[in-house]
Amino acid sequence: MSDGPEEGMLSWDESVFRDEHVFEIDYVPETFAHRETQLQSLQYALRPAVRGSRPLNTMVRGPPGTGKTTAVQKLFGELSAETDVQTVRVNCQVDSTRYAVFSRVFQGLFEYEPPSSGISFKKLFSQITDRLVEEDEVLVVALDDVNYLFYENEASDTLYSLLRAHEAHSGAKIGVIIVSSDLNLDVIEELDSRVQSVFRPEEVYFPKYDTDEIVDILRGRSERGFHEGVVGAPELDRVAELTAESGDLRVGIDLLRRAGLNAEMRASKTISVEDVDEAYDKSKYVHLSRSLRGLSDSERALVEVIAEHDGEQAGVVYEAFHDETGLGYTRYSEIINKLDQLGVIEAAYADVDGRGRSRSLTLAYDPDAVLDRLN
Ligand SMILES: Nc1ncnc2c1ncn2[C@@H]1O[C@H](COP(=O)(O)OP(=O)(O)OP(=O)(O)O)[C@@H](O)[C@H]1O
Repeated sequence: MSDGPEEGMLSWDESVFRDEHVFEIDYVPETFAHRETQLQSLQYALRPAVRGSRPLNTMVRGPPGTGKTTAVQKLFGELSAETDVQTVRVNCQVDSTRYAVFSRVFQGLFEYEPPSSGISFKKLFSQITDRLVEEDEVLVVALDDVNYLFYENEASDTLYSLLRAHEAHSGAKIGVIIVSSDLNLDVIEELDSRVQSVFRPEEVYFPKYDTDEIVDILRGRSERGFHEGVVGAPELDRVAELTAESGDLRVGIDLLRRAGLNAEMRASKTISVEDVDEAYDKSKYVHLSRSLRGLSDSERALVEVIAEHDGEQAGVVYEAFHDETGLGYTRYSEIINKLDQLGVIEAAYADVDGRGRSRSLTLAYDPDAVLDRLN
């Protein structure tokens, strides 16, 4: 009799994973199927830049986790490797003011941060445009998750500066790709008229993947990430079925990783449907986790207060928020609107007996799940 592990069981030095990194959020996949038309439209818009002209501005829209960021990363990667076009992708969840966006652009171009002592916006802007003119470079800026600039009322100023750069400094060629996953946000409608008159973007839409496409994409991911035979067809189908509920591919990728960890916990060499179902209790919240991660301290404080007063009137919540943070009603309302637009809370008007209509605030998720992820 051998002392090794039982048939089908993992030994200490074995893993179901060939490469766990394949399931991490910043992983750029080698193969990017089912997005041919979207990639073609983006290439068409970018092509003038390769010839030294200003590219067409583009608006990319579609629900979360449908490959928008990945498409931009792929094309920017190709442009950097094969052409002189300068590309900078700004994550507006992190850089949500005009100044922060331009700091990021500066950093992308010069490969060092602008002086932290704080230079004026004007100075920052002219250093960028001077550089483009001197080096005769074309710049493409992707404002990823641009919806965050709208929540902070910074979208019009930011876009205006980018779009008018060639007027402020003749010869500066900048093209803009804006990416939004907030389908309730009418991007063009929400911009100031001065921006609307200069911003007529090409539109590229990224629809949700259907179940067959999800299976296909996740099979590719599994083959890279897991050893052979770890995930079978029924398990993959289950992952795809659960992913299709939201259509966010991130759910599926997170499910695969967690299901793999669950299998390892049982010391099993293969993932079972139960491993997948159990993983879903956590993976279904990937979107929530992502939304919460981008919030400031006062925004998080308000989410916490709402979780503790789930379903109560806006006035009651305000009192508790004010006691906690000392912040006033204006800031409170701004944050409520942002959380509502992000889909973290639902603000509904309800009749209060005898006192007319008032707003009640409810979390869009289980309060315990929210509190867990805040802490
Ligand atoms: N066609 C595809 N093939 C392989 N992987 C994909 C594909 N589409 C998306 N993914 C993967 O799904 C995840 C989410 O994709 P991505 O971040 O590009 O979505 P998104 O539309 O930009 O989402 P959001 O709007 O929430 O920012 C990434 O890990 C990405 O690698």
